[in-house]
Amino acid sequence: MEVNHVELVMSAVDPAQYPTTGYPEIALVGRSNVGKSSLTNVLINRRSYARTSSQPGKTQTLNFYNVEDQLYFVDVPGYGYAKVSKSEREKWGQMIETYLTQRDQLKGVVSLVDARHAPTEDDIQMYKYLAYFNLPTLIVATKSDKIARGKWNQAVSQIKKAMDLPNTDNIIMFSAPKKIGKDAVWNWIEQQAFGGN
Ligand SMILES: Nc1nc2c(ncn2[C@@H]2O[C@H](COP(=O)(O)OP(=O)(O)OP(=O)(O)O)[C@@H](O)[C@H]2O)c(=O)[nH]1
Ligand SMILES: [Mg+2]
Repeated sequence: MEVNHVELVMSAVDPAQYPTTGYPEIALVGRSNVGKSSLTNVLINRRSYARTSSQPGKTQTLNFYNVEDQLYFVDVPGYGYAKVSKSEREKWGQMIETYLTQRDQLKGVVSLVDARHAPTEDDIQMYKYLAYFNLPTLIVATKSDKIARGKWNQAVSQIKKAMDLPNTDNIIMFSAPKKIGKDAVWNWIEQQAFGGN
């Protein structure tokens, strides 16, 4: 999709605040600092629309980005941020669970992992959770520019093994600064949002 118009329409914590326009939604999930906002910015051709930071846990609400009046990207606050209090973490968990399990417009989830390391327990749990709820999921391995090309196959195999995937079809190596993987991610998103039923 050629993107010209994007608008952050809502930072929601509660279903009553979700947009009511009915466009399909694609959620982005992953650990704090993995690169969700950076991926969003690449997909929408902006340098710094979605706020990126080196400070983990900065995004604390579900941020709905209206893309071309056709779909929403939903930037989900990162999991595995240990420094917030237990009650904050519980609130966070509930907010995300409500969204992921009860939102009809949600057509697919892009689950980000760090290409440099094996998926963490949190990454694996999140993947299993999405699979349990039958949510179509694309695994995007970010920061792939930080490892040598010769190690990419190994990184993909490691993810396939950790997530117990039947094949590597839904794993994409991605780099925000180099924009590698952008088209592949967009293809998957368009297929989920507009393809088929
Ligand atoms: N080299 C490299 N750095 C990246 C890439 N993606 C993100 N980063 C950097 O990683 C840091 C975190 O990126 P964000 O996009 O803010 O991460 P986030 O997942 O949105 O983080 P939270 O909102 O805190 O959960 C920033 O310093 C980014 O510049 C990438 O593909 N390659
Ligand atoms: Mg962010």
